Amino acid sequence: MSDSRRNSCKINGSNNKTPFLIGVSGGTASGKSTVCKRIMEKLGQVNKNQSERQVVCISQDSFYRDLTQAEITKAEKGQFNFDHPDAFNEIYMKETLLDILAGKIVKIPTYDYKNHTLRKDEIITIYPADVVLFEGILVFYFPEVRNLFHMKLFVDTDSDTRLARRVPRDINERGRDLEQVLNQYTNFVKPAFEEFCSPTKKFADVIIPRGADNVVAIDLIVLHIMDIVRGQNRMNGIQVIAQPKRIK
Ligand SMILES: Nc1ncnc2c1ncn2[C@@H]1O[C@H](COP(=O)(O)OP(=O)(O)O)[C@@H](O)[C@H]1O
Ligand SMILES: O=c1ccn([C@@H]2O[C@H](COP(=O)(O)O)[C@@H](O)[C@H]2O)c(=O)[nH]1
Repeated sequence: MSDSRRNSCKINGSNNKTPFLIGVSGGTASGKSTVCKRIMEKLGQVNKNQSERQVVCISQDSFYRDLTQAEITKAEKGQFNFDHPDAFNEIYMKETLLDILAGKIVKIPTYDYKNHTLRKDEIITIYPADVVLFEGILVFYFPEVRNLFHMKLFVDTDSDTRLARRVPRDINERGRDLEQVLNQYTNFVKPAFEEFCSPTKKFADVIIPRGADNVVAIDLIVLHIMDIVRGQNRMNGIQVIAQPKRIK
């Protein structure tokens, strides 16, 4: 995106903030959410409520499309492909990001992994912010979405580690059993990662090996975000909590 578009103000008369939009991709359980959390922590955002945050994080999972009853039945048996681009509502995703870039307040449903549905009764309100992180397995797949990001990060964690994290997470937090998790992983998650997610690594500006364990990479990214936001003269309360150690 050009600087003139990023700096443009008062689109639709809503707000003069055009946030710095960061895409964070990587395979399932690579640590995308954890990396975003670390970035927010280092930018001093965790103890603020949603309306006061200068840095906000949105999950691509909020943009899964509604399933038909037949598709829900398949999903309950681990037979629906949630890792294919067709599982997402690309238009809603793009329009929401454009609204965010225009400084509008947007309302986004949370995703219910147990029932494979969007929770329209549990809506997150995203207020205009300085920095918006958008994380998900296919955030760089759709060209019209990809081209909206000012910075693109790819969390590159080895596939054995990702599977070892996904199995307990899906069983403990997403209401699955072991057989279902392994079948879904073998039939859909792994092949779709290779076909749709992994090839988008080439679009990343920064590749983060080992995810949230890579403190050096996260600190450098945080400093870069600070530089950019400071350059825009829109530092409304962001301060770096942890500075990287200096090399002597
Ligand atoms: N560096 C790490 N070390 C150990 N566990 C981690 C690490 N990063 C993430 N996890 C765990 O792995 C699981 C998936 O991480 P998460 O950040 O949610 O990945 P993603 O958002 O890419 O799916 C979570 O249970 C999380 O607590
Ligand atoms: O109903 C659903 C929706 C999604 N999934 C799986 O979630 C991951 C994406 O989330 P990560 O946090 O990046 O792991 C994707 O691989 C889907 O397979 C699901 O199992 N059920």
